[in-house]
Amino acid sequence: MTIDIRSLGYVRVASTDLEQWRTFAGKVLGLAEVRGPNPEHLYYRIDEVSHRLVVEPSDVDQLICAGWELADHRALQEAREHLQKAGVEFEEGTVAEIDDRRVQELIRFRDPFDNVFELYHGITYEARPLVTPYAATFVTGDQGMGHIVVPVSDDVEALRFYADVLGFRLRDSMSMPGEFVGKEPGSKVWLRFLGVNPRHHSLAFLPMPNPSKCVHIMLEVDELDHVGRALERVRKHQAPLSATLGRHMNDEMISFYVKSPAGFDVEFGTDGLTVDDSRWVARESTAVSYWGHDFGGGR
Ligand SMILES: Cc1ccc(O)c(O)c1CC[C@@H]1C(=O)CC[C@]2(C)C(=O)CC[C@@H]12
Ligand SMILES: [Fe+2]
Repeated sequence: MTIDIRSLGYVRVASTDLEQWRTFAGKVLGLAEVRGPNPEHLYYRIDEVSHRLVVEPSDVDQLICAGWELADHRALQEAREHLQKAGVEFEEGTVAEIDDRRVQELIRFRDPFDNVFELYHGITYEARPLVTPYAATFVTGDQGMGHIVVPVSDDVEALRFYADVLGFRLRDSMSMPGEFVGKEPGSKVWLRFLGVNPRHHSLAFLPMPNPSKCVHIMLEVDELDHVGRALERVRKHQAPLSATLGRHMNDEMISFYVKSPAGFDVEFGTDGLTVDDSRWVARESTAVSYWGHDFGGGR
């Protein structure tokens, strides 16, 4: 028995400057700003779900939490029992939190590294068809919102927690030299890529602390032209490019990375690999990318 997480559902971000996020999310990424329950928050739609990205005013710029979708009340009830048995403390969402997220029910807990996760079911979806500002279609559905990469301080404990406690399935591993993250020369640290649906990975972790509490989130569009157009908007708005266009080895995604106002990156890509659990075997990739992805920003 484990938790039956179906997909990455939403991401919430704290911001000291909502106008900066409005430009970044709307004009650079091309997400559709919509009205939501709280007039102080920014809400963004990328599909039929009422909102996937929420930006809250704050005195810090960082990730607040990632929301993971479960099938229904029974699945959430089983998750509560499972977390309790595993010794993971959780809290119930308040009425105000449930209203703001437009879900039926939610619980919140922290991983061993203080990353905040929510589990929910019953999110609302809209009748009105979505037209995003630059007419991009985002790849969601069974594959969820995209993926998130979180910072951890212990890659062994992280894999135990996400795979054995939360039920994520290991899809790929990649090692990095330990000195890259301040460990002794000659040692290895592991990046792990885990999935819960056909998307190659919905969650990955990097064993390196990050003040924005997130390494990146990834959003996928259905056509390469939308990635190219987004890259042009990055230049137009002089948003800081963190990595040039490239194709990843493990999920074969063509993407670039741009720094968000929260300090973490947004990976914007297309053509990601989908996997079938009855046939997939976990692998170890030997490079970040087949080509491109210069994390020097191409300068
Ligand atoms: C290696 C890889 C495969 C698939 C992905 O979707 C993906 O984001 C990555 C890159 C992960 C990672 C990162 O995001 C931050 C900067 C990192 C640590 C590097 O410098 C190499 C790998 C990079
Ligand atoms: Fe990624």
